Amino acid sequence: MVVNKIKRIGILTGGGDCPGLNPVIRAVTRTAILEYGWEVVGIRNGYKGMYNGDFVELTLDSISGILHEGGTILYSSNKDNLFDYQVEEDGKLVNKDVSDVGVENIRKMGIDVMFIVGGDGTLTSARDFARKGVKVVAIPKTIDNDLASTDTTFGFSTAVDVATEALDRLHTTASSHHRIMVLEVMGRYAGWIALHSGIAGGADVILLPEIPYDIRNVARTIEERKARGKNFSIVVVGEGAKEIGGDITVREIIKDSPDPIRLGGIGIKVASQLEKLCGNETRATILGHLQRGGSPSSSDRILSTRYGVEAVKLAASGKFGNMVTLKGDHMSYDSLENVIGRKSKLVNPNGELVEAAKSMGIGFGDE
Ligand SMILES: Nc1ncnc2c1ncn2[C@@H]1O[C@H](COP(=O)(O)OP(=O)(O)OP(=O)(O)O)[C@@H](O)[C@H]1O
Ligand SMILES: O=P(O)(O)OC[C@H]1O[C@](O)(CO)[C@@H](O)[C@@H]1O
Ligand SMILES: [Mg+2]
Repeated sequence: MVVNKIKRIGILTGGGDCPGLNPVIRAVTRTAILEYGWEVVGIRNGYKGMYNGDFVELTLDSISGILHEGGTILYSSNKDNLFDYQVEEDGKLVNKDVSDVGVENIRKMGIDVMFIVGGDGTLTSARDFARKGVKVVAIPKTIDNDLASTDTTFGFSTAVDVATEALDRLHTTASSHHRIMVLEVMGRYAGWIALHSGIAGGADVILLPEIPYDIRNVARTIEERKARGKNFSIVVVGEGAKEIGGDITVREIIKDSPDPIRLGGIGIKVASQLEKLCGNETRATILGHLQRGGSPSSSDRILSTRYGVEAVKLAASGKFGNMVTLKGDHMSYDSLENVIGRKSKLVNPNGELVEAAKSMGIGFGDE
């Protein structure tokens, strides 16, 4: 019944891009057209395009060949919050709620349901549009894997693969020069990428935002390796890691971003401390946006396809105001109110994966 009421859907991607966005756009578009006969409109540049009316018709032809492509054909933005948007009034820049303009633009385009793909920020706006009566279905994305309500977000597996390959490469050069190599990875306040890549890449020490460290403990782990004849070490640092009693390392503040703090620099700090304490030459590598660019892994292509198909089915059954989720191996959904109301999903310092790593002799700098 509900299905018949939907003729046209819109889709936008918001926040930092991540591998898997194009497969999601493809899955939503194909399922909407092939299974339900709906028309699909892409909204470009996240919420900015909703405000400017930057729309593009998506067809089977126009989304062909994007499954393996990184980035998003619809572009993205981590600014442009329409509920607090900078506009010029009487020659002055002022912040205003212009969300009604966005709602009116999608109404004029005949869009019945909005598919919104993003992280916590994008989905906060998605919830706010749902509160205004827009029919919304949300799809979670972030390499950080920190969104509550869902087990895994797409983009995460690719980021872990990239970080793991970086660790493999750092291993050989570390060994040749008897050096300590420090790799700083992304993740904001969550250590998922650091923990997973650290285990997959055979790191000797993993420093996570969730487990504050003492640099002397890190140095001791490295010295113990030396005593066993291993005169090189690999340390993975999540960008949000901090010393016991210390603060996160902020690289810059981006004033017009709703989430203005950009982390970075902790890897260099840890490397210089370890050089002094251990005496080995030490180098730091900041992996940065390499983790976000490029082709999605096969598992991310599958996950984003599942999310996209499920999101369309959710809309077809009239379940608006929800985000599709992965629970175990099952696709499900949770209300945007719940998702946004919850705290970020962080690594459990006493969880099975951290304990397993510790059993393998990996140091976390806490003991
Ligand atoms: N508190 C908020 N309320 C309403 N909308 C927001 C809020 N924070 C962010 N947004 C909107 O969401 C967009 C993206 O936000 P953000 O940069 O946090 O990315 P994200 O979707 O959380 O993804 P990620 O953090 O993984 O990059 C912003 O451009 C803005 O339009
Ligand atoms: O794209 P920007 O503004 O450099 O943001 C980088 C941040 O976004 C993320 O890539 C995704 O949230 C984080 O891992 C990182 O801290
Ligand atoms: Mg965010």
